[in-house]
Amino acid sequence: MSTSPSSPRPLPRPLRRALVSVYDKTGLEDLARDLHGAGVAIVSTGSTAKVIESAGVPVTPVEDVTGFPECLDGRVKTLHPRVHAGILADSRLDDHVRQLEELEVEPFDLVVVNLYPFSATVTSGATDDECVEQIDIGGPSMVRAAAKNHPSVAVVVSPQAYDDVRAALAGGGFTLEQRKALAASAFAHTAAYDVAVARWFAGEYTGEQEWPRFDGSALERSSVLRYGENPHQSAALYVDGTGGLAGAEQLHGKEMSYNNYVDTDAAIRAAHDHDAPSVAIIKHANPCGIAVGDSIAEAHARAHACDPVSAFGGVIAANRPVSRTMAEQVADVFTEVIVAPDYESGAVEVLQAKKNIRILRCPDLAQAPLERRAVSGGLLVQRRDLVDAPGDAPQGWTLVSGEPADGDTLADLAFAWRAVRAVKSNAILLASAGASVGIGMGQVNRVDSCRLAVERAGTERARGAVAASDAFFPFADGPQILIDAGVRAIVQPGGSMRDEETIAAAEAAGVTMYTTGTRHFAH
Ligand SMILES: NC(=O)c1ncn([C@@H]2O[C@H](COP(=O)(O)O)[C@@H](O)[C@H]2O)c1NC=O
Repeated sequence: MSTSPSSPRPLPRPLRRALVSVYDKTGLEDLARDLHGAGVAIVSTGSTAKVIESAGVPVTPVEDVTGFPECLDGRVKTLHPRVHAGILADSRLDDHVRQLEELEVEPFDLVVVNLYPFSATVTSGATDDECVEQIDIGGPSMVRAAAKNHPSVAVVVSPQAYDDVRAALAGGGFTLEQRKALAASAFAHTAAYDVAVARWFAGEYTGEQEWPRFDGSALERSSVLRYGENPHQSAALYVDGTGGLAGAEQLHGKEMSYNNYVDTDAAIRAAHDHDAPSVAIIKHANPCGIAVGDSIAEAHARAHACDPVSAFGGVIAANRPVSRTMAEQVADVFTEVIVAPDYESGAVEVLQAKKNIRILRCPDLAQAPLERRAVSGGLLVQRRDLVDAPGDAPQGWTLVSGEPADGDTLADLAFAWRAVRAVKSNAILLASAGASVGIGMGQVNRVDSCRLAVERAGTERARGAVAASDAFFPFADGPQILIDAGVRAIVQPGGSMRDEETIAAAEAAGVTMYTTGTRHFAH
């Protein structure tokens, strides 16, 4: 700046002249009438001006300001010094005010712009040329210019903010604080727009589909949480607008905590893995029960029976609407969160009897295809483990020991194989009749996970159960523990240098063992 700001104008700053150029014409006529009614002169582009004119409101075409025709199919309309000087002049600076007078440029106090629908055009399946044409150039230039010059100009980027304009008109203009907030929204808006354009260019458009050279996200804070993982850590939730857990509707209960979100995400992931009605109960991101059933209530009862002690204070996810029967079962146990795609009639009312339970409706439990995890200085991105490899279905398994499993045993093995991937590695899951009965999770060696799973199942339930291991057994010691506990069939990826020892242990006990050729680590 050549000159330092002198005497600030009194706030709020009156609105005298507005530049209006909008793709989305929602609410435009009413806004134009209200601006005109408050004595604000309107300058506008092509079809925006036509709509304003047809509403009987006087409007100056931008061409009359620039002295230059809109051209190149609208690629050049407002990209002109007479427009941008009018937006960018800092009214606090005498020198800027003087220069505008010399150049015979009138300043704008308000810029109302919304942009060409680039993202919607891409998702509509338009051609590349059509997508490129929908990259707005003049709009973001005006928005950024007005946002930069917020001490002098108010900028509005969405019809949702037109009521704020009306309130400002009634109150003598926007205050500096309001203009700052509008500018912050405007820069977030153009940043998100540019991220969408840059991602498309770096990926789809240039053919780098799998791992584009650029990745960016535009996240908006949806809430400041009471605290983070621990009370001395502050935390907030940011959303990307794609729905999911972060966009779930809370029907009842206290505000979600940081740990509630982490556990609920794990619960959704676990319950969503099964086609049949399924319930997962999660504590500290690990399942303490997963089950399928003919009904969602049956699935819940079975999942709860796995480890009723740990289920106290748990997070429950169901992959079907919660029935009243399931709600009655849940209401008997202290539960932090319940999440489901929906709730049948009366279920929410039953659950609400518990003051502290958080009830979430999350219509689409499907998880995003990519998983992101922050590491210091970067972000790891991977395709989500969807349990859809050929080795994830029994037809793709190899029998390496014992008799082929009968239908029920095979169904239990298939369930255990899907369920074990929701357990943190090293993971061993014992199952019986479509329900987990003992889970060994998060141990730093597999033999301890086997011990834990058997211990949690107890002697009775371990005997005759089936077992799944998320990765191969490096030694025969782990499977031996399962075999000694009476497990009748085991499914595991195979592929260890010592597979032969593991298979020999199963053979010696007459235990059926299948290898899948795929593994499902979850760290
Ligand atoms: N090129 C320009 O000078 C230019 N100036 C404004 N726009 C956009 O044109 C649209 C409005 O045009 P119209 O009033 O003709 O419907 C707005 O979305 C605005 O962001 C432009 N278009 C694209 O870049």
